[in-house]
Amino acid sequence: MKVILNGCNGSMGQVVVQVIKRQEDIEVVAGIDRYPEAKSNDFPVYKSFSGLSFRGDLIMDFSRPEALGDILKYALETRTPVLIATTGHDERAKKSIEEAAEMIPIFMSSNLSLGINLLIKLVKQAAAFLGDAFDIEIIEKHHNKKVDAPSGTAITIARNINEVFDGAKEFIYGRQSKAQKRDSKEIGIHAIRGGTIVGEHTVIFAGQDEILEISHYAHSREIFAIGAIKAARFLINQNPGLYGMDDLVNNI
Ligand SMILES: NC(=O)C1=CN([C@@H]2O[C@H](COP(=O)(O)OP(=O)(O)OC[C@H]3O[C@@H](n4cnc5c(N)ncnc54)[C@H](OP(=O)(O)O)[C@@H]3O)[C@@H](O)[C@H]2O)C=CC1
Ligand SMILES: O=C(O)C1=N[C@H](C(=O)O)C[C@H](O)C1
Repeated sequence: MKVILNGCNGSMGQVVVQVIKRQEDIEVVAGIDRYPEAKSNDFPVYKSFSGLSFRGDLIMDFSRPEALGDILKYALETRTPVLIATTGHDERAKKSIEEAAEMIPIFMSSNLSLGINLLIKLVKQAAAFLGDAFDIEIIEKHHNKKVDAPSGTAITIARNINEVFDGAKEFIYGRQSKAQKRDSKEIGIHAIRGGTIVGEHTVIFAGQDEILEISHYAHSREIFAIGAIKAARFLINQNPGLYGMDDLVNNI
């Protein structure tokens, strides 16, 4: 499988390059990044998709939400499947992804690790079991180079918990501006940034005299790269549509 890697010079991009080198059935044939010369790669790197004179089997994106327009334009023109791992997209961007997925296969996941996807299932079960009697707060911790906050994963976790409550919960991002008591319909979401923390997510269920915490700790970026490769292998065999980790987990 020939991969075009958008954001190839970033922290994740460089780990993906190394992990792909260990695979036999997949290679990076081109990269796109803002500063193509910033890293030494053994494939050509371009400033934009317009520099590409050949096609790949799949576009993998670990970059910034601002890149989305160019990615979808190229992907739709060339009918290339896209794996979107970048986080921080707004609602408009998500709509354009849904529209593009009517024409090409797109896989989107804010967290490609296996553990977080089990955590999501566990916290939904906990939320259904504990109901409104327990307050729910999510804390995420990441490295000091992360641009978006809160993490895409924290938002995904909150949305999944909210499904259990039929959308009745309200997301509260930090509490500085809220000089009032906590309402039971809130899900608090809090972001910590520091050092080289790869990625940690904890969901706290705080009840009367008891607390349940469910946590996931990413100890390396390789877990995301491995997930991306599994998702890529899955995606290239799909019809147009929007796919996510649930589709992948059901296929392995
Ligand atoms: N889904 C998942 O499992 C995971 C998702 N992520 C997400 O992946 C994204 C990248 O993370 P990370 O590698 O740590 O971030 P980095 O900032 O280290 O890397 C991003 C790279 O993309 C480049 N870039 C910026 N804008 C564009 C653009 N328009 N087109 C092409 N490249 C661009 C950056 O260049 P420059 O530095 O010059 O701006 C940089 O080289 C984030 O959104 C992060 O949340 C991360 C880990 C796992
Ligand atoms: O930026 C990161 O590093 C990560 N971003 C993703 C997110 O925003 O959820 C996933 C992972 O936690 C690492």
